[in-house]
Amino acid sequence: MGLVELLKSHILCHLIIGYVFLASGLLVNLLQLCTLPLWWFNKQLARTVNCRLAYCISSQGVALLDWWSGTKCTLYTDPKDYPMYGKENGIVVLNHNFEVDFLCGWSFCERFGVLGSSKVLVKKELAYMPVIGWMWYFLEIVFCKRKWEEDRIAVTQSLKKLRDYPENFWFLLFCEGTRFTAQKHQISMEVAEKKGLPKLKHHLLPRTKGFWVTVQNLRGSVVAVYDTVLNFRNNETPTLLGILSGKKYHADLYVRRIPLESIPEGEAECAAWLHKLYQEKDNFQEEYIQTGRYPGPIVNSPQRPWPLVNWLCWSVLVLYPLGVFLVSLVSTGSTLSILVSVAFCSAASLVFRWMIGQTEISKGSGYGNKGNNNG
Ligand SMILES: CCCCC/C=C\C/C=C\CCCCCCCC(=O)SCCNC(=O)CCNC(=O)[C@H](O)C(C)(C)COP(=O)(O)OP(=O)(O)OC[C@H]1O[C@@H](n2cnc3c(N)ncnc32)[C@H](O)[C@@H]1OP(=O)(O)O
Ligand SMILES: CCCCCCCCCCCCCCCCCC(=O)OC[C@@H](O)COP(=O)(O)O
Repeated sequence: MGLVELLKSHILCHLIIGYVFLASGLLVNLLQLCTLPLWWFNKQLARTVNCRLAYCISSQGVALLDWWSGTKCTLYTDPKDYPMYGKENGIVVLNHNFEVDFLCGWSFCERFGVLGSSKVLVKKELAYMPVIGWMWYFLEIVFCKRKWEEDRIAVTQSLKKLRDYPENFWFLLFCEGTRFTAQKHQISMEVAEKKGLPKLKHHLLPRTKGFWVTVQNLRGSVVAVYDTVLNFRNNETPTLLGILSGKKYHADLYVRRIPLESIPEGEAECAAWLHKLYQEKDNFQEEYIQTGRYPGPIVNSPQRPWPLVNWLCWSVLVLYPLGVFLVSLVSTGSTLSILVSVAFCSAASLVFRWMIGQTEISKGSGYGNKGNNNG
């Protein structure tokens, strides 16, 4: 292991990265709170400002993936569709198999200039997470409880608000509703069998209601569905801790653009369409496993330097006062203030570790497990 690799895997580096993320993130959350009065006077301006502020947070994740760990993301898509990416609103349907799929998603959003504005149908539990969850509140992210009786009205209302959104956005849907595990796969295939649907080898059975309600409510403002399949080379299953330790991975993403007008309007027809889409996704996945490629050519989608610039700027801004504070603490601080500071840093480290834990499949919810559909 070289010196740089050793440094990247050192806990001190992780603590510094965690401190920059939490301190800058909470500062951005505070700035977002300050935009509240603006919503009354100029809602569209408030939304634009919040997109820029959110970029300051989520692009740190991209910097971590692209620049710190050096992970490469290769895009397979039709070159004819490529110019449309980022220039129109799209619904992204992505397979939910990896702990860092959201980071790869963010990385592609960044390349196409829609990182600050991008949306997702996300479980309500994540709304309470400091920094990211609080940021999402100001981005008008759509939260769901994964209980259709309760979600139907709330999700519809949130989606309707996005119709006049001033920035182009991608709306991410993990239609499986939870991360892939062998047990959840077995159970969802039992459901597929009962419903007379063909089995899927690599995906959980998709939940169709969220997709249908999203398509119906965003018709007119969203132009296309982007069917996307993500995989990592060499059968790797990357983790956020691995990326934090500087481990380099190689992601391959397949994107297929499907015009929204080709999707049926009725609920049953739309559900059948989604089930067919997942069978096709399963075939693309199988092709990737067999050949190491997706259909179609590789298109160059270059990284931009802005996540790194943003990260460096925030690092200087929050590390300088920390340095000054530590020097004064050591030179003049009492034992009590040193102890209080150590306790505070330990608590912040635990919060950061807890946030990382949210990405870990082993700590995932019981949703989709037998007898615990909404667990
Ligand atoms: C590459 C480009 C990327 C771009 C990225 C863009 C943006 C990035 C932005 C942010 C990144 C951050 C990412 C954060 C990730 C976090 C994401 C999540 O939180 S995923 C969880 C939340 N999302 C979803 O659940 C979406 C899918 N779910 C639905 O659509 C659901 O229908 C619902 C609307 C949530 C309602 O939930 P409910 O449980 O009530 O579902 P259903 O009503 O559908 O369930 C009953 C239905 O399902 C059948 N059933 C029962 N058991 C199963 C099973 N195990 N598997 C499948 N189906 C099952 C049951 O028979 C019922 O069927 P029917 O509908 O026919 O009656
Ligand atoms: C330098 C910058 C550092 C950035 C590091 C960021 C550290 C903390 C990041 C935490 C961000 C978490 C936000 C996304 C969480 C993704 C978790 C997820 O994918 O949710 C799972 C749900 O789909 C379903 O849940 P389960 O039913 O599977 O349970």
